[in-house]
Amino acid sequence: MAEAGSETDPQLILSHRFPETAFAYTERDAALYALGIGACGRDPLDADELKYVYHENGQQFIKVLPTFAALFSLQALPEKLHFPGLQYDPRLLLHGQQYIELYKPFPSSAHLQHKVSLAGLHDKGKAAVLEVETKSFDQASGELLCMNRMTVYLRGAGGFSKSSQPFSYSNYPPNQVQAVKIPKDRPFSVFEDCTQPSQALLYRLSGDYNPLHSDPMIAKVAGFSRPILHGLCTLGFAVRAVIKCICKGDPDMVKSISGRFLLHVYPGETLATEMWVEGSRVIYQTRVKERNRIVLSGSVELHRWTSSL
Ligand SMILES: CCCCCCC[C@@H](O)CC(=O)SCCNC(=O)CCNC(=O)[C@H](O)C(C)(C)COP(=O)(O)OP(=O)(O)OC[C@H]1O[C@@H](n2cnc3c(N)ncnc32)[C@H](O)[C@@H]1OP(=O)(O)O
Repeated sequence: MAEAGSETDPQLILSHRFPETAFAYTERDAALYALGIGACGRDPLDADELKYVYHENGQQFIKVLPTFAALFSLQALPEKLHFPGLQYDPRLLLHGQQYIELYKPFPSSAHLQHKVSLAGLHDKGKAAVLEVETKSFDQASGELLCMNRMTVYLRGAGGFSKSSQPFSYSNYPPNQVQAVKIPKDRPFSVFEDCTQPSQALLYRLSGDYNPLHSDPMIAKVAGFSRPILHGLCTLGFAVRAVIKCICKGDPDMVKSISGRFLLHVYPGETLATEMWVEGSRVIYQTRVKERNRIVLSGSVELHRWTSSL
């Protein structure tokens, strides 16, 4: 039997070129996504959040949450992440990190064009780490709406090189960022939200059908006692907390988002997001209350200075 990672060929992987893909979304997709990340879950009349799912007070369009952008990094890829030169077991794949830059607030419906490239490949010995960059353009205007950097952690797929140097095209942000440094002082704000036992089953309808989140047998093979929550769903809960507590409910204040998934979440667990404000940057970490474990940490850059807080 071949050793793990021994058939992996970094040069072949990095020479892979993705076709451009077209994608359209409607208000229904944006509203379904908002429900999938818990919007209005505590209170269906929540004035801060109703706008994500319903045209309030004669408002013409619903508001699209900034983390909706993260869905584009999956839409732009084929269902199975497969490249010539890459050997891995898809059941052992975990989402490692997500970085999103937003250039404009999203319209409530749009036709998009996605351009995808491989931004980096790292050999971590026990795992391979792959960074995939997606730029999403509005088809009508040609404007760049957002950029995603998705990091996938491929357990068992490392050990293909002798060097610890990353294989990558560019060092432009935030190539394999380290976990953010959490301030020692008390958080400015803490927001608690319960995920529902059915949270992953609802969230998957936004387009991530990975059976790790729905199939008990696949979850067991992957090393979990039951299906786990999508990393991007947890990120959605955390950024929603930042918008609520720091941005006074205004999603258009969000300029960029980074998050590193530190531990899995089981649907039904309570997420407590702790936030610290440093100028225009919000540092956050999300804890699963029942297990008292940090599952996600990162930062959110805001457009407006927040010194008035
Ligand atoms: C079409 C296909 C696209 C698919 C996209 C996504 C599909 C989704 O459906 C999948 C999901 O949503 S999975 C759910 C969300 N993710 C998770 O739950 C993972 C949580 N994190 C973990 O379990 C561990 O941190 C774990 C396991 C990630 C790492 O833990 P360890 O193995 O203990 O790692 P450690 O020894 O601490 O570090 C080894 C090296 O790896 C780097 N690293 C650690 N955590 C990382 C992370 N989260 N992201 C990226 N890199 C990470 C470390 O820096 C270290 O590198 P170095 O040795 O160079 O310092």
